[in-house]
Amino acid sequence: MEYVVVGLVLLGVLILGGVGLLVPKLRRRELPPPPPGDTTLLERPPAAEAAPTASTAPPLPPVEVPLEDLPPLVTTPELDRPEPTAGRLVRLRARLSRSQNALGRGLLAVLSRDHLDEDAWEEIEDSLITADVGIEPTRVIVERLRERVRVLGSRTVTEVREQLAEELTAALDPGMDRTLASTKADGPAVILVVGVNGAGKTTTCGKIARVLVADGRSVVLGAADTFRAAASEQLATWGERVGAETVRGPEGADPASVAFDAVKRGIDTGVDTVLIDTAGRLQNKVGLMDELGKVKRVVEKHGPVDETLLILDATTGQNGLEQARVFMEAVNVTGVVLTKLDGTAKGGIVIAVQNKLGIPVKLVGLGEGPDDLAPFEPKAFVDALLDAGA
Ligand SMILES: Nc1nc2c(ncn2[C@@H]2O[C@H](COP(=O)(O)OP(=O)(O)OP(=O)(O)O)[C@@H](O)[C@H]2O)c(=O)[nH]1
Repeated sequence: MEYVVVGLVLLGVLILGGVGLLVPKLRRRELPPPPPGDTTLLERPPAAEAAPTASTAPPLPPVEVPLEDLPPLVTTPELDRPEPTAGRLVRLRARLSRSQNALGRGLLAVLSRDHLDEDAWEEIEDSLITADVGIEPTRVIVERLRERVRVLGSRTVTEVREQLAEELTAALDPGMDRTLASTKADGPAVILVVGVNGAGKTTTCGKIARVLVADGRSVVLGAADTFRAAASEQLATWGERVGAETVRGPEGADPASVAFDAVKRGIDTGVDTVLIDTAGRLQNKVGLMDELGKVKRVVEKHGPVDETLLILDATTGQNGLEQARVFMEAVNVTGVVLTKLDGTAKGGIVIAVQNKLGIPVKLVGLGEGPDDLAPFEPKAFVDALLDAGA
């Protein structure tokens, strides 16, 4: 009996020992593989040559490091390097065609018909009006296209599509000067940014600062939207990322005085451009006009404003045109920035804006990313507009 008990105890010990040996193996196998690109395992020295650990290594003698060789206690944050601006519209084209392809596909379907009869021309007209091209520009575009198709006897989809693209591009007046007045010989160029709240003014100011920095300009930002406390904070953050100083005033400060100080700072520091963000309350048209007029007058004590950019939200469609008029009465708008074109299937608004206001669209916003603002190029834009999204 004693033998049996001893035998059982030994058997138990053997089983437990076996499990003990097995479990670590199983656990090791359960370890997840290293993430791709993780080379730490490869870099680890083989066991035999492993570096001595703190507990086994002899104490190292103290090393004297000259003070100037030590890293600075306060490190300057690394600045963003904004994307180059050349060809941005082409790079962002997918954003545009994604939202426009309803127009592209619709037109392609009509143009593919064997014969462009009266109904077909009406459908083309409807497609353009639905895309917010505007009634008058659509009428002119379709009339000219019909004439060309008749005279040239165009037959294939490709031919007619190309001619339509040419007409749409012509409606965007490709000869217009779309350069930003961002430098001048005697001191910084001053750019005033205006528009209703929510149109994307502050964001666009930040993006424009990046466009300018990408093109080698130095910038001071003026946070003259003192109405919304977070706006100046937001602008300063955009500035910090590209090393542009932001001049701010206390909440509720006189916007004109902040704008004045910003231009003064720009002159004192010798930057190329001063970019001024303003508030845009449209609830009170007279108040807004007075305020913007005053900002402009006060800034002009330093010299003329070189560019006044109106920020319009493309998703507001034809309503945006009404807003635009109010601003045009208050200040001399010299260029339009159409934001949120990535969020609308009505990209034709660009044509309507230029046609109605007679002011060039200079930049277009195609997303919320910091570099999603592109210099506007009529031909590349029309190509994207007509992209069938294939
Ligand atoms: N999708 C998209 N969103 C944009 C674009 N431009 C701006 N936005 C967004 O629009 C919103 C409003 O932008 P803001 O810059 O705060 O607008 P604002 O005109 O300065 O507004 P106020 O300071 O209140 O006057 C933000 O969420 C932006 O990210 C764009 O091109 N595309």
